[in-house]
Amino acid sequence: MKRLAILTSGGDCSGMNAVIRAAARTAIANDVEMIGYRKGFAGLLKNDYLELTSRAVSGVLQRGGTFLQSARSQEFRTEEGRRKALDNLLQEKVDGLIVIGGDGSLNGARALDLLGFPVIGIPASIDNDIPYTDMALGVDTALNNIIYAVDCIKDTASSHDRAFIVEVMGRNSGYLASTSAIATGAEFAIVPEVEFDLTEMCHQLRRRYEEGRTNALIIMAEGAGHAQEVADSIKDCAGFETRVTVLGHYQRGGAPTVFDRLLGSRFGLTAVELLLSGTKGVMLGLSTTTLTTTPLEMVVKGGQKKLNNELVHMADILGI
Ligand SMILES: Nc1ncnc2c1ncn2[C@@H]1O[C@H](COP(=O)(O)OP(=O)(O)O)[C@@H](O)[C@H]1O
Ligand SMILES: O=P(O)(O)OC[C@H]1O[C@](O)(COP(=O)(O)O)[C@@H](O)[C@@H]1O
Ligand SMILES: [Mg+2]
Repeated sequence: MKRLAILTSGGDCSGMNAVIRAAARTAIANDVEMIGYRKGFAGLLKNDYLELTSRAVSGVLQRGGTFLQSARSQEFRTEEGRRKALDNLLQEKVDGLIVIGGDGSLNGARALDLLGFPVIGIPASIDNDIPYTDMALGVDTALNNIIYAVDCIKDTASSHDRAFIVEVMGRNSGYLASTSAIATGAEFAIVPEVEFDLTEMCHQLRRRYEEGRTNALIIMAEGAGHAQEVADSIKDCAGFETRVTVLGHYQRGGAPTVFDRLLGSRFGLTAVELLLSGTKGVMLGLSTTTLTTTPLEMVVKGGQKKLNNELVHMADILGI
């Protein structure tokens, strides 16, 4: 192999730059050229790329987001688009591609794999909903961002008789909401995977209020409903004054944590070594402390990773 390529696709997350940097430097160490497509599959379709020299990837490790930028491409979802992408790769004499992204991007990687092109996928999504990896890239940084914000909110909550509803990301996934609820000592976590009873929650809040507890913290995943509606119901039935804070895209940015810098570097280095050794069509993953490979075919058929039972059990025991 003489020339490899890398791209970041779908929702960005912290740690993507660490992957790009480690992959480029591993390629260079093996006398292989590395190029980076801008804006994911959209850049691949436009043949928009830059040479990733050692210098081009210096100073990016500590930066959140992705310096190659990310995008969502409708054209790549079409068969014609994917053929064009393959033609561009072959025309530029690219021998292998690393795709960093969420569930959608890994489906895109699998589509190129089905066309016979050597691809390695790297799971990157703050939602931590990608199967066959304990942790996706960016999750740890997002969780740290959330607990920092929630700790600040708890300070002001404790100065008033208020219930705070903090909405965190997760269109279909309650991982961030349930994990951050445990880590911040919240009263409730509302997640898309588990049905919740608003009336029962209001009763419990009212009871706690009467017992002398003057504030409450509820963490809600964005996909589990409307935070303002929950706040209005609490105000009406539990009598608490309520405030809503939507953390939004703040959660996805910022300097990656040590965990994400190391995981990203390991993913980047290993992806290149795998391609150079002839492995293709797999997604890298993390199982406890060990890197694993799973065929992309299994990953895309695996569906959304389920919420960990231990996490749900712990939330129950701790009164969340
Ligand atoms: N089933 C699919 N087949 C081919 N390409 C796909 C498929 N699903 C997603 N993609 C490509 O991956 C891009 C990113 O996917 P998306 O779901 O938006 O983000 P994420 O990777 O963060 O989940 C899409 O814009 C599209 O170009
Ligand atoms: O960047 P956008 O389009 O606002 O996407 C927001 C979504 O992206 C995420 O941060 C990550 O989801 P994906 O990994 O599927 O991209 C979700 O939690 C959130 O709902
Ligand atoms: Mg997705």
